Amino acid sequence: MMSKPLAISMGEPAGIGPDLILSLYARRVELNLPVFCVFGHVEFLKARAQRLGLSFDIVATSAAEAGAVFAGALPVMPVEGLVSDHPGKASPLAAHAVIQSIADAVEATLAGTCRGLVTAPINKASLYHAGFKHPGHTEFLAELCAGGGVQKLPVMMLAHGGLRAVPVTIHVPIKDVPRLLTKELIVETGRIVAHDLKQRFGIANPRIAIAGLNPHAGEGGAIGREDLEIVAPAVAELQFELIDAVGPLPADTLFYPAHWANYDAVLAMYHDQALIPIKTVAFEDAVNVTLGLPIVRTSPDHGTAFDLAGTGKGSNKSFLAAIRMADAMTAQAA
Ligand SMILES: NC(=O)C1=CN([C@@H]2O[C@H](COP(=O)(O)OP(=O)(O)OC[C@H]3O[C@@H](n4cnc5c(N)ncnc54)[C@H](O)[C@@H]3O)[C@@H](O)[C@H]2O)C=CC1
Ligand SMILES: NCC(=O)COP(=O)(O)O
Repeated sequence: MMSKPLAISMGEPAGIGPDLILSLYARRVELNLPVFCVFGHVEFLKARAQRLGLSFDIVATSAAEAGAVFAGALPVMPVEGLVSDHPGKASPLAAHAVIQSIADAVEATLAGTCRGLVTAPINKASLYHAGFKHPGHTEFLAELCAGGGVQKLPVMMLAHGGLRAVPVTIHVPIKDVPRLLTKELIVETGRIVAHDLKQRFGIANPRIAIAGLNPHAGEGGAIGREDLEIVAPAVAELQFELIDAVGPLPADTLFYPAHWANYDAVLAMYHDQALIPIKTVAFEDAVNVTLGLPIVRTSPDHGTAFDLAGTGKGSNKSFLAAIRMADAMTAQAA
C-alpha cells in the first residue's frame, strides 16, 4: 500500500520556504525522506526551482496519488492565484494563494488524506490585505481545526532534542502580557503540554518547569506580584491534577543546560522568554510544533528570511527536522 503523504504548505512565495521545500525534494533519496505533497502554486514552484538550478518534474496531482508520484516528480496540490517568483519582494496579490494553501493542507490532514502538516514560513503583514486576521499559523490552525465550532487552545512549542520551550502567551504585545496571563491559561497550557508529551512524544510522566514572569520570579512579591498571585496558584492546580509541575522558577537560569535537562518542557510566560533561549542554542535545528490540535503540525523555527530567498544559501536543517518530527509523530498513520 502507498504510504500517506505529509502535507506541506508552500508559505510566503517571496521567502525562503519554497527554496527549502524544493531543495529537500531534490535530495529525497539521499535523505530518505517520507512522501510529502506540497499545497502550492505549480507555475511559481517551477519558476523558483529553475531559478535555483534544480531540475525535476513538478506535477499537479491529488494527495491520494502523491505516494505514486513522489519518486519521479514533486506532487503539488494546486492552489490558484497571482503568485510570481520575486524573492525578497512580498506581494499582497499572492496572499489569497498563501492562505488557501494552508486551509487546503489542513482540510486534507483533518480528512486523513494526509497524515500530518508541515508549514513553510509566512509573512503575516502581506496577508492582512486579504483579510487574514491571525498573528500566526498557530492561531489560524486552531480556527481551521474548529470548523466553525468551539476553538481549542493552540499551544506553541519549540523543540530540539530534550529541550522544549512553550510560550504561554504567544503573539501578543509585551505590554499586554501581565493582563493576558491568567491562572486558567497557564493551567490549560500545562494540561495540553502534559497530555501531548505523553500521547505524541511517548513521555510517560512529563516533568514541566514553569518560569516566573518577573525577574527572579518576583523575589517573593518585591519585584511584581504576578508570580505569587497567578503563576504559583497555577502550578499548585497542575500539581493537584497530578501533573509533575514545578515553579515559578526564575527564567534567567532556567535554560542553563544542567537545569533544563531536569525537565521535559519549560513553560515560559511570553514569546521571547521561550524562543530566545532555544533559537540561541539551536536555531538551525529546532522545530516549532503546535500542540492541542486534532492534527500534527510542525514547521521550521525560522521565518521567511527574505535576504536569502532565491539564493539557495539558506540552511534547510530546521525544515528537515520539521519533516522528520511530523513523520515520527504520525508514523502509525503512514
Ligand atoms: N512559522 C512562520 O510562519 C514564521 C514566520 N515568521 C515571519 O518571518 C518574517 C521574518 O522574520 P524574522 O524575524 O526576520 O526572522 P527570520 O527567521 O526570517 O530571519 C532572521 C535571520 O535569520 C536568518 N535565517 C532565517 N532562516 C534561515 C535559514 N534557513 N538559514 C540561514 N539563515 C536563516 C535570516 O537570513 C535573518 O538574518 C516575519 O514576517 C515573521 O512574522 C517568523 C517566524 C516563523
Ligand atoms: N516565532 C515563531 C512564530 O512566530 C511562528 O508562529 P506560527 O506562524 O507558527 O504561529
